[in-house]
Amino acid sequence: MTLAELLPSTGCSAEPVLEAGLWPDGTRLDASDLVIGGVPATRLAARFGTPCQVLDEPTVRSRAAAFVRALPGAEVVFAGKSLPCPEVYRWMAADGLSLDVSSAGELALARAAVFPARRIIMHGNVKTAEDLKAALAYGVSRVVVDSFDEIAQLGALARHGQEVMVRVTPGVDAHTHAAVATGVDDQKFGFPLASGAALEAVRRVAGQPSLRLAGLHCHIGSQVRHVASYEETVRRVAGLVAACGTRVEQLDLGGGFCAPYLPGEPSFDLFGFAHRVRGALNYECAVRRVPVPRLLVEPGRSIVANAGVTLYRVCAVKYGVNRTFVAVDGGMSDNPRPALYGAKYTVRLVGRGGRPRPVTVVGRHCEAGDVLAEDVPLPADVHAGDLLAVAATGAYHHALASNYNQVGRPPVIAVRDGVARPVVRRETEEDLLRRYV
Ligand SMILES: Cc1ncc(COP(=O)(O)O)c(C=O)c1O
Ligand SMILES: N[C@@H](CCCC[NH3+])C(=O)O
Repeated sequence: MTLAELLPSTGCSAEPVLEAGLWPDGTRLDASDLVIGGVPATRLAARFGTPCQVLDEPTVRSRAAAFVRALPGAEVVFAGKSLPCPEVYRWMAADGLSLDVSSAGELALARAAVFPARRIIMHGNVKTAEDLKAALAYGVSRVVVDSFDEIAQLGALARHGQEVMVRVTPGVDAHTHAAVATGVDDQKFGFPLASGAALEAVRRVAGQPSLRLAGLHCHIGSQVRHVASYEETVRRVAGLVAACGTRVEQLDLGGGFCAPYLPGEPSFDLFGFAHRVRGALNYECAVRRVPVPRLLVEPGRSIVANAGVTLYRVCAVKYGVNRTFVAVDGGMSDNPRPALYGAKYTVRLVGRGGRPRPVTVVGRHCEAGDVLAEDVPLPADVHAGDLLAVAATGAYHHALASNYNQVGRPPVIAVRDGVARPVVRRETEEDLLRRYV
């Protein structure tokens, strides 16, 4: 296989250039290293060990600022589940974003960050009594209700005037992986628009004296590429805005804005979204003669994914019948996304170029499916001791990590202006043992 055949499909370059848009802003190659946030990857690996999740603070904050700039007057809500970490929540609070949480646990991190309650939204298709009590105790500004049972339960627990949003399932196919497609009918999230359940939910909220309807909420899925999916959502939900019989002050379109993982994949068209979705909302409201609700968005992945890089140490290279396996010191415990969604990644060997050949990067866990990246080109002489860098690992990596095989979860190291500091420390054997009796 020639290099020209290899490059478009596999996502790694043999040239000493970085794939555009995938790595944190300002990441550069020097003769023998990959420099992230001004800190060489070899130095990060030596100081903090591997695997190690590196997070470039300026990239996170500039992506957050881009949402705020693109959508003046809108409320930009960081999806806390994408990177649950008090320090990241503090950056969001300081930069004027709101925060969504989907459990008492995520709320505990928000509390640790002293995130202002008036800018916190709680959602989730299941909220236990503990989740709801924690939300009420902290005084979160809005709860997104997701079932008739929850409306009744929250109504009984809440003090007078707790604001809620009703999560609507608009029946929109966002053309994403089925596991993260949440706008289509007949799945567990929200109240379907088509069946009339969403309007009934609005009525039930009105029937609870302790609740007040603040608005409507939708979230059509994650890794959504097309602005048209959001336009279609607005068109469908506008009918409900008009039918509510009360002013709908807020319309939350959720998150889902895509991030690039492989060379050539586009970033989300944020300005197209701002223009076209606002246009659709204004038009649909004008036609129905209802006031235009304030827009909310809940980006997660699009803010943090490309700010993250995971560093792994190569532990062994093995030759199968048809494939070369490069085995590293992490795996599905720090990145289950390939196993869950068939996710693909861009991988680089740090500090050395060379004639590439396709390899399969595998993890250390007791599953044949523990594959981090299939058929990626790495220099043919890749060997134990080498350092690998995987791009676009800032979203849903720390969040989804487990300690399968009792492997401690990696740290998250924030970098900026040449300075590195842990914002999540590595999980130790003491941490692991603490839970056992
Ligand atoms: C309700 C809600 N809002 C926001 C998000 C964030 O999505 P993403 O990280 O794809 O932007 C999610 C996750 O898909 C979600 O479930
Ligand atoms: N966990 C998914 C995203 C889920 C979005 C949350 N509703 C991923 O890693 O892509």
